[in-house]
Amino acid sequence: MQGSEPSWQEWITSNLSAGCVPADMQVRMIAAGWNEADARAALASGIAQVFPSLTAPVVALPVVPDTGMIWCEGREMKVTLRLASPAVALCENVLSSVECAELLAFAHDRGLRPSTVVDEVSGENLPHPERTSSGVMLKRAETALIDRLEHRLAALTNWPVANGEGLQILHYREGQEYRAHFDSFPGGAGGAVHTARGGQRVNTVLVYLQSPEGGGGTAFPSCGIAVCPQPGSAVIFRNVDVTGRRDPASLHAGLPVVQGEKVVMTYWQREGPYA
Ligand SMILES: O=C(O)CCC(=O)C(=O)O
Ligand SMILES: [Fe+2]
Repeated sequence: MQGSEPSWQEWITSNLSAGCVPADMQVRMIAAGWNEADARAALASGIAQVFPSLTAPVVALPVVPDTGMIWCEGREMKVTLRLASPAVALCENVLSSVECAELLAFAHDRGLRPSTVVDEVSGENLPHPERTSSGVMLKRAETALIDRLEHRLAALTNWPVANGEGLQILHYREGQEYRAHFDSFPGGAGGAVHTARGGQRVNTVLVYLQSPEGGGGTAFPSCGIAVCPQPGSAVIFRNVDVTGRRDPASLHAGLPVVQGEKVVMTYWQREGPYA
């Protein structure tokens, strides 16, 4: 009952914002006449309001909670970090060093072209100073290895393999970068060209194939974190919020490579089958 009184709601949100401990607040509320269940419920809704990131869903991974280890397509992988907002998971040992080397050789043989970005207005794929890397776009299941990796990344993210775009391999030399951007498509006509097939790009999986000697992290400016590239490791993130719209917290950047070369494989997953 008391929870509907604006003064209590304000007391809860202002104390939570000031860093008070919910358990201590509950004791105070009970002393003031609240019953325990109502106090808990009012505190939970206050927490959801003050710290929305705590209640945001974390990228779905078929993982036993708290173990940090997952078995995925016969490989033992290690989950080393999960963030709620943006929804990010870091995973080690997604690819073996032999698989990374095979992909590097494959990309080299296929030849690299300047990377493009989606023009927000026309929807065209165009080279852009914001994205200075070179890349190779692979067809789905182009080789047996690529087919196996698509199935592995789909299993890791609990997302249908049919919803995946072809893998892309990106190569950055010193000074090259991919400035802060969203992987989800913009609204309007520019985005509609792309979402007509498969819908929005909801998840991104980045697997590092080669790490530079300096720089080249993947940064998420909304939370001030940068992932350091480690060959065979992946960073997985969600590009949309619970309503399916672009999540502003999913803004990210491939930071400039300071020394050496960086190679990353990008796997984008759509909302629906990408047929
Ligand atoms: O290179 C990176 O770390 C980021 C790549 C990226 O954001 C992308 O390919 O969409
Ligand atoms: Fe991206």
